[in-house]
Amino acid sequence: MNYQTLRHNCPSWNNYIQHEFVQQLTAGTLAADSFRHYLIQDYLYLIHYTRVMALSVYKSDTLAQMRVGQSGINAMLDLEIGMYLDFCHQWGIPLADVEGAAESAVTIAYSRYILDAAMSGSLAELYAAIAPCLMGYGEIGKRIKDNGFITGNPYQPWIDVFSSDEFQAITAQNEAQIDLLLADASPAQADKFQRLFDTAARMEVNFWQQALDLS
Ligand SMILES: Cc1ncc(C[n+]2csc(CCO)c2C)c(N)n1
Repeated sequence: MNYQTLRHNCPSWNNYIQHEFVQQLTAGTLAADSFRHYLIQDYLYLIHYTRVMALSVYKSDTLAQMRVGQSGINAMLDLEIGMYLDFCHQWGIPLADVEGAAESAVTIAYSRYILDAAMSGSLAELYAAIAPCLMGYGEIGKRIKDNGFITGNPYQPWIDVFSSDEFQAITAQNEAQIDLLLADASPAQADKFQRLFDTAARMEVNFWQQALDLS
């Protein structure tokens, strides 16, 4: 089993990567309130994602695996979450509103799903569950870049992050890490990995959709 197999067999992958939210963001036509809704919910999601990274250290068998988790935690706490707070500021959302926002049902479902996979499963299961999250945004950024940026897109700063060479390099490292962990899966384990991956990808679709629906 490897990442490309998971991705290839996932029924909702294209809907995740090419979701209407992503298309409107790429075209610069996305409603500002949808983007704000996304930013707030993603900030809340990323806090739980950081907890999953912490569990990845706990579930590690080797120091090398622990260090991957450690650098994931550092990236979240030192960069990613701050970046989302900066975006919120730029889009006129007061900090108190971000921090005090209620988690939506979709955010709760997705974040607690990956937390449960992290708590109850192996390190490989944990990575299968977060692989759509880890890998999908890199693919989205690459697609947007390959198709050519439009001028004057208010969402370009977000697109720049995920289409950057740095982020593409991180995505490639993540794929190698996932492939190492999934390599020796039995058929039963491979089924479990695919189920975790497919569910998480389905939740990513719901995550975009909730921003369009403001739900
Ligand atoms: C719902 C949702 N899914 C995926 C990501 C992307 N993402 C979250 S953490 C992480 C790893 C650190 O770079 C990445 C790529 C997101 N922000 N929100």
